[in-house]
Amino acid sequence: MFSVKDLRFTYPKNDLPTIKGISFDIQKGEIFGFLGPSGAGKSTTQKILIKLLDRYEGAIYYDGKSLQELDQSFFENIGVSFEMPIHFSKLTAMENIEFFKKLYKKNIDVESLMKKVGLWEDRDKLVSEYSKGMKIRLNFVRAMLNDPEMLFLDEPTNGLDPANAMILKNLIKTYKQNGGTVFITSHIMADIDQLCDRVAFIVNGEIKEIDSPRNLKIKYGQRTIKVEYKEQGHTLSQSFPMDKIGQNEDFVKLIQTKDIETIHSGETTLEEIFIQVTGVGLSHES
Ligand SMILES: Nc1ncnc2c1ncn2[C@@H]1O[C@H](COP(=O)(O)OP(=O)(O)OP(=O)(O)O)[C@@H](O)[C@H]1O
Repeated sequence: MFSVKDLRFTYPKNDLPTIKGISFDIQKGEIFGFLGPSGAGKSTTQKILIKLLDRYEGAIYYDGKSLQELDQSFFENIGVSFEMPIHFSKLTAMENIEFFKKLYKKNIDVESLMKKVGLWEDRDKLVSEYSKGMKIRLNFVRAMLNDPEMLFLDEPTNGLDPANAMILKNLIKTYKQNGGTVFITSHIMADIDQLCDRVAFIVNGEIKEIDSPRNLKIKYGQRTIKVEYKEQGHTLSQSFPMDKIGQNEDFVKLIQTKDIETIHSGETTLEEIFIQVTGVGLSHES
């Protein structure tokens, strides 16, 4: 869907580049996560991909065509949801939707989506009366209005309660199952883990890793097996190397003779990988 080759970008007023030669592909039908610490260049890259910023160096192809040569029809094909929802607060949710719908040739079934995100009952309320979570959900509906073939989502679940975050994640998964492609940024690693087929880690304008969450967990995890067992009323644990585990006599003896409570492989989390790859802890802003 997207092919980005050696992308470089410097903001006009800056001396140093913000994006320093990054390359990646986004396959049609995949959910691609773009992760990195604050200021790494995620939003800048996203703005370039949605043609808000030009004057970049390198090459970007969308569906085989150079991004620079695409005309306004490109915007018919994409949906964008920025982190800070922008709506007309003196209009109702439905009036907002009617306004934005008119910008596109193609439209989705708004009633169905508004029901799915739990806003249908409140559709005639002024947006100024909406909670932060309601505005975020309305923002997602807006991004979907033109039935886009590709979605750009910036922190889509930030500020949502767990139930609404789950609804949104399920909608994103359904969108993918129906053939949609997603570029997503988030600081919530559990959401990224649940949603993304592949993730890229960007640090200081450079990509440090690109792979599936599963492969990254194998790469960065320890190849160990940890066994917890009960002995004389206490829980004890022992770790073994995963390689040739079946031939490890100590391991075999332990599981044959002890009262086993848990057995876990030494898998790491995406959060730990983020810290390891970027060298920066995750900030959990609101
Ligand atoms: N309009 C601008 N003019 C000059 N520099 C900018 C501009 N916008 C962003 N930058 C700089 O570019 C760098 C990357 O910013 P960007 O917003 O892409 O980071 P980010 O990874 O999206 O961060 P966050 O997670 O905080 O949203 C930062 O150093 C930022 O200060």
